[in-house]
Amino acid sequence: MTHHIKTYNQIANAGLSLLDEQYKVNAADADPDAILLRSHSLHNEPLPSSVQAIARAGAGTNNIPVESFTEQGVVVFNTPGANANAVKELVLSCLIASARNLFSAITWTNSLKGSTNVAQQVEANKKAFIGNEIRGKKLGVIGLGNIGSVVANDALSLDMDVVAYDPFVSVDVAWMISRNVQRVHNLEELLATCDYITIHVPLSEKTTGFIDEKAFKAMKKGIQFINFARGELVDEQALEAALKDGTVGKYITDFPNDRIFELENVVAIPHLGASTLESEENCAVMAATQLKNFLETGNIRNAVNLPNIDLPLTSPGRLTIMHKNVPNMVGQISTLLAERAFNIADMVNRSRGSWAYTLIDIDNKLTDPEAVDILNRLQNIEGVVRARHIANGWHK
Ligand SMILES: NC(=O)c1ccc[n+]([C@@H]2O[C@H](COP(=O)([O-])OP(=O)(O)OC[C@H]3O[C@@H](n4cnc5c(N)ncnc54)[C@H](O)[C@@H]3O)[C@@H](O)[C@H]2O)c1
Ligand SMILES: O=C(O)[C@H](O)COP(=O)(O)O
Repeated sequence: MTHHIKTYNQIANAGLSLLDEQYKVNAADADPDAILLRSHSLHNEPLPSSVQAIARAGAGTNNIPVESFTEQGVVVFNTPGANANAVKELVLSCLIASARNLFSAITWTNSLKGSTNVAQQVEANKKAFIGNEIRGKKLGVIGLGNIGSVVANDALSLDMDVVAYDPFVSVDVAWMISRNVQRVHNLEELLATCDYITIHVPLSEKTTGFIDEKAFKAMKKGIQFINFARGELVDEQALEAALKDGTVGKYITDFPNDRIFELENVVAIPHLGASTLESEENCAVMAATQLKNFLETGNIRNAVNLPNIDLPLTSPGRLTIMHKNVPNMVGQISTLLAERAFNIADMVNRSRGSWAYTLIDIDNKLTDPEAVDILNRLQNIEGVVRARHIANGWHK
């Protein structure tokens, strides 16, 4: 069976090359089974009904309307942690570069091009760029996930005091965090005491404008704020006011736009957080592997809308059913299978929030018409948004 994949953005070859002879990538004449992308926005784009899965080679999925695609039976994957080191290294470099006024100092030095006595001018004017050391300064990390946690740990090894705020920190991350990272349970406590703040939370309806006027008002004067998460987490009007009144001494952002770019004391980086060869490869390999696993076996790892599920495919065939998490779903599905005299060899049902996913391995080798018939019946159950049949090509 050939799976058709549509890609957007530059996806590293290390990932694309995993899509072997069973796959066709960007075939013009075929409906895609899945989409592999980075930051391309799928909001306001029609989604072909053939698409069963979307893999985001990266962390943020705010470019994908996850809720409405879930209603259409689409599994959405991302690649947690695959680009965390790349972002961490850039955040730490910006922290130091900002403390030492490197951005403005280099801009000034470049302005000397074509003039004479450059060496003398440098020595005469360098006092304008005296900086600070970060040792002993306080860094606030908002969001202790894959990126925030490694930023926090490594900032400690640069002798900074580190405080962090994340009311939803995961158990896995909690194990990795140094006990010297001081956790605060109140964002204002972090805002009021830090010299530097870096934010690493996902953009969602809940976090849009998260750093608002009230948050800026709580900050220490002259704070340096680093945003490698998403521009929309910060209320632009409030930011503009905070830059003008000196609350924010410097705003370093990976997400410049027309308005922000014009403001004084903004350092604008062209969304380079994850742009290293290593990170692009990690993300592409992880995304392609997860997509392949899902298309070939129905198993799920690192979806943002469905639970992980891993059942080895050993029977002649498998039915995968994505459905609402409501009572008696498994009962209705197994009744349907019993009516067609299908024998269930194995079965897993898992839920996540209001959605659930059921894998049923059957002992029967289905003909194409039998498969179409059972899929139609399953999809007619209220609350089922997609059913698939996977024939096990390896089964003897
Ligand atoms: N600039 C880049 O190139 C780049 C690269 C990777 C990720 N990102 C952005 O950074 C974000 C974080 O990435 P990650 O890999 O660390 O994600 P992650 O999912 O591992 O971590 C996010 C953390 O934020 C926490 N969080 C959620 N809501 C919060 C809130 N209201 N207050 C405090 N904490 C909250 C979560 O509990 C979680 O621990 C991504 O969603 C993406 O938008 C940007
Ligand atoms: O969320 C992410 O992973 C980053 O913003 C990286 O985006 P990119 O893949 O477009 O570089």
